[in-house]
Amino acid sequence: MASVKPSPALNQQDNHVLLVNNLSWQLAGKAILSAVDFSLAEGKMLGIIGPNGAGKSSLLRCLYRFITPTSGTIELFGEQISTLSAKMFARQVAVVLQDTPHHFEMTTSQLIALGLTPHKGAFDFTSKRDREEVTKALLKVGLQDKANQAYESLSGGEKQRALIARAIVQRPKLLILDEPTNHLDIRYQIQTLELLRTLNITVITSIHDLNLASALCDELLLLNDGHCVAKGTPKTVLTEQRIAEVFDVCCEIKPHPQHGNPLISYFYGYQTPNAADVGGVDEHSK
Ligand SMILES: Nc1ncnc2c1ncn2[C@@H]1O[C@H](COP(=O)(O)OP(=O)(O)OP(=O)(O)O)[C@@H](O)[C@H]1O
Repeated sequence: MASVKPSPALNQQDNHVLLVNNLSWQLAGKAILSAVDFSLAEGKMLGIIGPNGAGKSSLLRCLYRFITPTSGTIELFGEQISTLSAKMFARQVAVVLQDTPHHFEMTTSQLIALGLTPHKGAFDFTSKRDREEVTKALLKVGLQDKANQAYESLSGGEKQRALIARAIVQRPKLLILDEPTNHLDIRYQIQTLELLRTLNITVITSIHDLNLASALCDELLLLNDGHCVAKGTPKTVLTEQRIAEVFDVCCEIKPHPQHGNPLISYFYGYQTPNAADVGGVDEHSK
């Protein structure tokens, strides 16, 4: 797959939060990520897209230091992330994952308050300001009624929103999310991504829904088989040909009537629009 020239927006070096250079990760001799390069400017929201197994989660795991890349560098505000202490890293980077450890004994508020930990000393008590931060975060994610409910008893979507609230109180400079819309109904998918945009935090998130990514991400990075196939604005990255090549799906792309970014309509049974026009689809059998 030929690589596409990155857009100037993603290439700018001046006010970047994150600079990833030639990042590769191999596992038992197999390349999972190969020479991934990108930078991310302050305040932008970058969507990592690509088919199953493309390497999206692996890339994010390198960024939040869960795995150590085989080669390449990751800079956060000009510093190699490998040189930062755990506390310094946690003050700057918050992570929201799909699978979280069980928190049987905690209420929703208590779980959210965990986000305050990187900013506190070992013997600090919970202050009035801390409680206000938690209340504000609960309101932001629409969980004010669930503050005292056991976290484990929340629905999948509510848990996801509680984890985002925990990240909000952490006051990170960079927020990394792995499939944050997975358990959410369409209203909360849109609301969650819109919320992330209002936080004034630089965000990097993996996301499967290309139309949601197109509507709500400033920039996209398309991975396939561990390689970066394209990066830039949704208009640059999302083309019919590229979606056919990478996802093996035929589609038609038009500007979205509201925001003008690509709106993708998929064709079923691998029918191209032309094939359907010339009789590829039997109208009476629908
Ligand atoms: N710890 C591991 N051990 C073995 N293989 C791994 C490991 N981590 C990742 N892989 C492999 O690396 C490839 C990329 O996986 P990754 O989870 O990063 O993809 P993804 O794009 O996030 O996929 P999905 O969309 O299905 O979540 C897959 O083939 C996966 O099986």
